Amino acid sequence: MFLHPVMCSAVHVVPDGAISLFHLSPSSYTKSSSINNSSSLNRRSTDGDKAGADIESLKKQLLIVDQRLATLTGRLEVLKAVQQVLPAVPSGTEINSETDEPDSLETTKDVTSSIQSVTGTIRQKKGVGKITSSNTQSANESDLLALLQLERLAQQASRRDYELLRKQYQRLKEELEWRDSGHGDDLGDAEFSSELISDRDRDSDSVQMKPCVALKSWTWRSSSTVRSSRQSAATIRQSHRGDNTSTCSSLESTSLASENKHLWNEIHARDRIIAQLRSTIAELEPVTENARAEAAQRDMINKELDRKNQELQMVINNLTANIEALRAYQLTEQHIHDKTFISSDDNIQRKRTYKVNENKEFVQMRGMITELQQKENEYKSRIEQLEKVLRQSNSLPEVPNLEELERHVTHMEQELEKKNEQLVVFEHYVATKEEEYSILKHDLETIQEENCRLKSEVNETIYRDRESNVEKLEQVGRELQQTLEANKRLIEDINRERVLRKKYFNTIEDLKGKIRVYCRLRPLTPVEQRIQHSVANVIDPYTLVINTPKGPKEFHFDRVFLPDDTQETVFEDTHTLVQSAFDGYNVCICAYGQTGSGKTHTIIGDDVQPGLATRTFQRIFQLAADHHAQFDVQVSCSMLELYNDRLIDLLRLSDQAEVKLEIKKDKRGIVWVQGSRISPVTNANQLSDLFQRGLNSRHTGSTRMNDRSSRSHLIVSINIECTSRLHGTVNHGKVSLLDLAGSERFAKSGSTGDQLREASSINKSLSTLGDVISALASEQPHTPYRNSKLTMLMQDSLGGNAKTLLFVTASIAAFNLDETLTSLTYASRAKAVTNAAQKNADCKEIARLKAIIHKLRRGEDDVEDTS
Ligand SMILES: Nc1ncnc2c1ncn2[C@@H]1O[C@H](COP(=O)(O)OP(=O)(O)OP(=O)(O)O)[C@@H](O)[C@H]1O
Repeated sequence: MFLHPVMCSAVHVVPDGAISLFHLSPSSYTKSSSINNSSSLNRRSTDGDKAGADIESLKKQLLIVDQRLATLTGRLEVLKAVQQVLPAVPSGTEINSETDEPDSLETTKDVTSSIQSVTGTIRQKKGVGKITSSNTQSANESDLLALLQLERLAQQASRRDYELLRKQYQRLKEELEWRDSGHGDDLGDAEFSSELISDRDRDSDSVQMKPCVALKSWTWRSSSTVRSSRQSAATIRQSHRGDNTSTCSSLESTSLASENKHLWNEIHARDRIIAQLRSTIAELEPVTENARAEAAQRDMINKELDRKNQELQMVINNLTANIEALRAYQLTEQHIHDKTFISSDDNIQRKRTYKVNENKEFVQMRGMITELQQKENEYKSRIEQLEKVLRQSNSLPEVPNLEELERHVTHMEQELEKKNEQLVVFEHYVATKEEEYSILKHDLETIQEENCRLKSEVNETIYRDRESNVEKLEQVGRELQQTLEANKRLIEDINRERVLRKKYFNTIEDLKGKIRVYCRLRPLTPVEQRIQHSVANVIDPYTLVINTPKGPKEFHFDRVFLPDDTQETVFEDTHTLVQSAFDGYNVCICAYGQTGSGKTHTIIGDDVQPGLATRTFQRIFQLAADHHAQFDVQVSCSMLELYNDRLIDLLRLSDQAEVKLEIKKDKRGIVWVQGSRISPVTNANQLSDLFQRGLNSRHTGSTRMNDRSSRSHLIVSINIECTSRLHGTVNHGKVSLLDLAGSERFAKSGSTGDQLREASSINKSLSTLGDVISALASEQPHTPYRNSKLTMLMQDSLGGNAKTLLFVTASIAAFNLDETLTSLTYASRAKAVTNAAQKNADCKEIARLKAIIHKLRRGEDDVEDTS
């Protein structure tokens, strides 16, 4: 009976119960091992395959051992049955199965004698093995005993074999479990063998013994048993030579020996096979590695092919989408074309764009086809290379992955075929697209022709329309120009009217006796320009807006002079008042404001830019000259200074004794200073010189706010007496020019000592002036003129018998915002003040009598009328 073909051995049970183990020939075993090994190597392509192969091998060995064990168990059963029918071994002749094997004839005899009596029983009960088969009536008892002894020996050997096999079985089972649990994968064959050999040397019965060694050990035991059996048999044969009945037992013994020899040979053959397998494995390892690397490379190629395939698929998708878009566009165009023949530049542009896009797409498609062909060539060459490698691999002995490689190549070829098919489809698609392109091109040409025709029509229409439109436009332009000019004239008229209205309003206000208030803004100094900004915004000649942190604040004046307005400009609005003085009115021109804001500049000026005073002087004498035929004009001048609340006559001669100056007011309300020197002048230069002399005596000083600060109030009075040559009437006019000292903040002006005292006096007098203005503006019953000499001096100018022009000067620098706001607020309030100016005129008789009185006062004798 043969077991599985891959088994290296088979168990043959002879019909009479004897067991014979034999082996396949080494060559056949090698072949089957080679096949098995080949499959094993294939499995080893992965790391787990090795362990799997080992487990398989162990399982097979286990199966063999199992079967052998079963056989031996059966054999043991037979022997047990024999033993049962055998007589009991006498005491003292017990045999130690391990050490004292009864292989001597004496021992055999002892045993034989004790069992002699039961021989017949054995014959009757059962024929066991070849002992009974060869039994003859002529065999003597000694032969029988020898035979029984041999049977016992065989039994003992079988027991030992059984034990060994049981242990081997147990060990193999553990080994299998151990490997199933995933251990021992790393255990090398060489290590394994050496361990087995050392185990054999240590203890052949150890449960740790490995299969091969166990088998060898078992074989060795068997062989030693066989040897001892053989020796026993030889001894028996020698002792019973010539005895025919011993022949049979000798033959049996020989059979066991030959069986053991077979086993021994089988072990050697297995060892050789194992060695061969190991060397084969060692040879095939690099081939396996190569095959693995090749497989990895092919995997990469496969991935690359997949990626390319995806790219191709995307390209195909894009192209399909483009075709759909083109078709849709074509349909839309057709629809538009059918519906209307209105063409425009947009259509042409769209077509051109489409054409350009289409050309681009075809260029892209061609590029992709070329790319694909290149890829195909690359893949072909790559496949050739791989086939070459494959052929080389095929030439190697026992390449385990050959079939796989071939399968892979086949797969690759199939892929290539698929790609080729795709390429053919794609080429077909491109051909279709080219056809569509030619159709669309034709359509485009048709549309372009249509478009050209429509365009020329449109151009003609446009040209015709343009002609008429140009005429219309010219007409509209002319009308627009006329409208603009009319508008401009209207604006000019409005401005003129507004100025006139203001002028008339001022005149009315003058007639009413209102104080005229002018505002003059000082330009920023170079230093201020660097670090300051302007807070003033002049809306029109009458409106000033000051930007404060709380918001813009608006002020209205009779006139606002800008920082760059010249002295001439300022005087233009003033000279009419000079005329009023000729008409017999008291005129007061006063400058009020913060220190350094331009009061002195406005009233006095300098040689280059003379102020109002000098210009007034010139104007008086010009008017006198102009009216010389009608009027005899007498001009005199007084010049006072109010310094530290003390009046000083600036025209007093140096050799003249200082007299007490007292402020007086006549019954007409005209203020005059008793004791002051009144100097007659006959021309403008004489007056200017006198004025200049008086200025030289004025108190000035340098402060932080002004290099040449006026530390006093200046009052210049020019008396004009006009006597009509025709009627003898006399007009007494007076022009008062007041350059007030500026209000100042001590911290800013940096005044100390005398200057501090001066500033304190100045501020106090200006404060009383403010009180007077407030009282007058609010029309209070009492006006506090007598609170200071300044207000007493200005009594006929503010709310009195005078035409007053108040200049409020202000700085536009943000630094002076507070002072500017204060000055402007006071000036605005002053606007509400009304004067009651009356003409100072006497009739001819009164004038004659006054002249006589005047002469008498001077001590003249001739008091008769000379006029
Ligand atoms: N409108 C202006 N254009 C050009 N320069 C001006 C103008 N106003 C004032 N100034 C210059 O500013 C400086 C100070 O002016 P001014 O002396 O007239 O101030 P003030 O008000 O009289 O000062 P104070 O009260 O201290 O006498 C002068 O140098 C003057 O020339």
